[in-house]
Amino acid sequence: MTYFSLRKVSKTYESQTALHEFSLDLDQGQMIAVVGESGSGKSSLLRIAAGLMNQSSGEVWLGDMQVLSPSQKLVAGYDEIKLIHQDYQLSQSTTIEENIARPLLLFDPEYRKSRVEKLLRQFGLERYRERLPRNLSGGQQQKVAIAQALAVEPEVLLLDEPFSHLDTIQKHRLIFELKELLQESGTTVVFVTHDLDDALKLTDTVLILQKGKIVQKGNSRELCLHPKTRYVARLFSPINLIPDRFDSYIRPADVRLRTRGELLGHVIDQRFLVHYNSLLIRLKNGGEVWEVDDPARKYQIGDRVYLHFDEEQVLLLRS
Ligand SMILES: Nc1ncnc2c1ncn2[C@@H]1O[C@H](COP(=O)(O)OP(=O)(O)OP(=O)(O)O)[C@@H](O)[C@H]1O
Repeated sequence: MTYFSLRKVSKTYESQTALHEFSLDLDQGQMIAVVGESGSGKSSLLRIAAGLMNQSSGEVWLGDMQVLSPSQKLVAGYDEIKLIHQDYQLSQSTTIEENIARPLLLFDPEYRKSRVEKLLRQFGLERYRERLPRNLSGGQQQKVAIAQALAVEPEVLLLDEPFSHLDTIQKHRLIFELKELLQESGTTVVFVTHDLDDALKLTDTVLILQKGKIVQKGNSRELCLHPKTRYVARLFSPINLIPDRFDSYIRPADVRLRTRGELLGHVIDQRFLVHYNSLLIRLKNGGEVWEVDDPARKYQIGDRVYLHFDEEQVLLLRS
């Protein structure tokens, strides 16, 4: 049963359309990632979903409660719906423990204490409880911000690229820990990011946003095998334009390298990666540069190679 829904939500800034009739239905406890490049409307979407920004049209619902926009409500926002940004706003003059307890000041002190203890434990922050935020790493501070948002046990958590300040290892660890915690608490989550890899670490349900419109929705397999646009295809790997053919592309892993053939090129660069070497090959006719995987690590800069591919691997992408 649909629990959190956005119904034909649009947002226009002056003459610029940031979101166009965006609709989304989530079940309770469901997690979805919205992937889009910079300017595709992700932040506008989350601010409207949290009741923190006026939409131009459309509605947001949580169960049978309509989420009102700031122009319809005296105090904008809801305890049930929490938004976390990359710029965490922790109070720098109070301890980690006090920061997490801040949203609970009006709650029963016994409950407050037990809730804060639980969050400190769940996020592995117990030994930092007396420290000030500036004495923690970026990843630890982001954990505190998330723990603070979860203190009031929101029904819906909206994550706006909250991990982008962290290094890759820290980020993936935090996403993994958070996923477990959120699954356990049955929180409904919308995670917006420009990074498909981050998105897939949290959930396999992904929605692709381009210029304020949903261009595709699916799991990683569907999106990878049947991308609808060049942008969706490029989220998984580079794509190479096939010369003299219209809108036809091939992925680096789907190209085979031989010493004979028709499509000739020269290796101009080589990179060592975990499972293969990644080559840059300049095609002889037209000068197009292809990125190609070399799993046998056989080719060197300067080598002449012929490129082959199967017709069924060719992606036809018009936009
Ligand atoms: N206050 C504003 N006034 C005018 N235009 C705005 C305003 N806020 C956002 N926009 C425009 O609306 C579009 C969507 O912006 P939004 O911030 O929602 O995208 P985003 O996907 O979150 O981008 P980023 O990943 O760079 O934060 C962009 O083209 C942006 O320039």
